[in-house]
Amino acid sequence: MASYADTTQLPTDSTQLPMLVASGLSCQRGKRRLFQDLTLRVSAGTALLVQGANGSGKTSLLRMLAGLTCPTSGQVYWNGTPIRQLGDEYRGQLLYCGHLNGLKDELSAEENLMTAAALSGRAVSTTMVRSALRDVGLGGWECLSTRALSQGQKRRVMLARLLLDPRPLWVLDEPLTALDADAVTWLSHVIDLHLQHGGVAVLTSHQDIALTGSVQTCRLGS
Ligand SMILES: Nc1ncnc2c1ncn2[C@@H]1O[C@H](COP(=O)(O)OP(=O)(O)OP(=O)(O)O)[C@@H](O)[C@H]1O
Repeated sequence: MASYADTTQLPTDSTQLPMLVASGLSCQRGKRRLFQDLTLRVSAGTALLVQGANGSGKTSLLRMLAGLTCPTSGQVYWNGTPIRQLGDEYRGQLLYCGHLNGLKDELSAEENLMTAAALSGRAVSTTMVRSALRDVGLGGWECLSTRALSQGQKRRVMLARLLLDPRPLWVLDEPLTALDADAVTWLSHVIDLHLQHGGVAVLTSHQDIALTGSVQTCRLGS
């Protein structure tokens, strides 16, 4: 049973119910109110592109949607249930990629991905990890210490997690940072496939990303 705060505007067709809902979200940072009474509804197969100038609150919003920060007011729902009620169950549905790549410099790309999978409780084989690294253009770089990779290559290693850890909700904060044109094309394709399989993606980017699926935008600071 859905428990949205405001059910009056939800679609009557249950197949159209949004998977991710933010209702009346506000964010106060010090004396600054970054956004207020923000309501979002994102259905399966849709990307939400959060836009805005530096400091407008995009990362703050993504962290709230990922359950990493509590909103000043308002609530986030996943399939009709408040995420704070879902707790670990929600975290298990979500793949969050932040500004930092979360890689250990002393480990290889392959070891980093195996470790990330183990920490998230996913059973992945070396073959799967190598295949993901090849897919992201890092064939031949699997065993090199991550310290020796370029910024774009490190970002690619982090994004290879998208191929190894299938979860319905992706929250990607500036995923295009440091990526070259080929990698941007690759990532657009991967996000499109995720949407085609009924997933939801929330992302920020100061660069253009061409998605062929359904895209909603949310502009902060205007
Ligand atoms: N913990 C905090 N305490 C005080 N201010 C904060 C805190 N976290 C963020 N801020 C401020 O909130 C504002 C929004 O930050 P946020 O990182 O959400 O912006 P952004 O839109 O993602 O910016 P950018 O495009 O530069 O990445 C900034 O001015 C930042 O300094």
